[in-house]
Amino acid sequence: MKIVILSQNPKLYSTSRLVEAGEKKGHEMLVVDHGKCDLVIEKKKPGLIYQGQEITGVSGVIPRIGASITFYGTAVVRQFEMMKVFTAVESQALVRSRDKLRSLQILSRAGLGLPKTVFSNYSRDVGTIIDNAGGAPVVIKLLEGTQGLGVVLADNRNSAESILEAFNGLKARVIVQEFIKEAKGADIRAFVIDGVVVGAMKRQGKEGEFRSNLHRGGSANIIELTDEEENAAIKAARVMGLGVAGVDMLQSARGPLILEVNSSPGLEGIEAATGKDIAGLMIKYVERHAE
Ligand SMILES: Nc1ncnc2c1ncn2[C@@H]1O[C@H](COP(=O)(O)OP(=O)(O)OP(=O)(O)O)[C@@H](O)[C@H]1O
Ligand SMILES: [Mg+2]
Ligand SMILES: [Mg+2]
Repeated sequence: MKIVILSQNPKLYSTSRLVEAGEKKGHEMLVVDHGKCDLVIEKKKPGLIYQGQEITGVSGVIPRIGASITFYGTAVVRQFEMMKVFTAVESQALVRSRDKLRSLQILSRAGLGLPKTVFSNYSRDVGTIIDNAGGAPVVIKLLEGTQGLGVVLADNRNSAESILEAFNGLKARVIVQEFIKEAKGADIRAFVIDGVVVGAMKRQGKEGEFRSNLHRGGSANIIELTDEEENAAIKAARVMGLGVAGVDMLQSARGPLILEVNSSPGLEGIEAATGKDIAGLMIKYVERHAE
């Protein structure tokens, strides 16, 4: 079948692995830069033009949409949906997953464990916000942050107040979160496909670092999840409506706490840590659902 990978860079590890895994199974793999697609909308005839050519005959789409191009990327995914093409990530779920506040609300309603989190539109009263998050130490996160940048640990009330005031001065939107000390600078990434955890790794921050991001010098190892962790990851992906998801959790004294659910989880770290062909499993997922 013809499978489209929506990606802005064919050289990225995840993109090239998906192409490789699809070709190995005999599929025609096409990398399409969603940023360079034109959408043609007319009565009952949705179309998509890429590099001067109309794209037709596609059975499945695997979106790999970067955070900076969510709006247009989602429109392209939606266009494929209009063309009745199966997509590994639905446009609605993609939009939902990119809104941290909305995601936390959905996860909380589903009864999943979360670090206590405060989001405020009126953030000048910094003391109240810190109190509502349970008091220092707290983790303060820039809403637009990624790869661990814009995530700060405030050990005490004074530093929490000055950090919040500094972010306010920059008109940056932040969330304030209870600091989970027992996580000891580590988190868990569970890779979920079609309601099954296909691989999991534990990421450990470098010495003296509470952030476990690999981009911040952390290291990753394969891990066996407890039943509780596995169930939490599966449920988180389900309530977010994601067929493919990277669920990030902290291990705490009160069980797993979900940090976030990624809709375009990277393949490099998880394939290296687990030694598994996750790209191949994603292709199988598309095969099962596409015509
Ligand atoms: N409330 C918390 N308590 C303890 N550690 C935390 C907490 N929140 C985050 N961390 C640590 O900091 C790391 C980075 O935080 P987070 O994943 O929220 O931000 P990010 O990676 O920048 O954002 P994104 O994953 O959306 O790109 C986490 O992987 C985790 O190790
Ligand atoms: Mg993260
Ligand atoms: Mg993330």
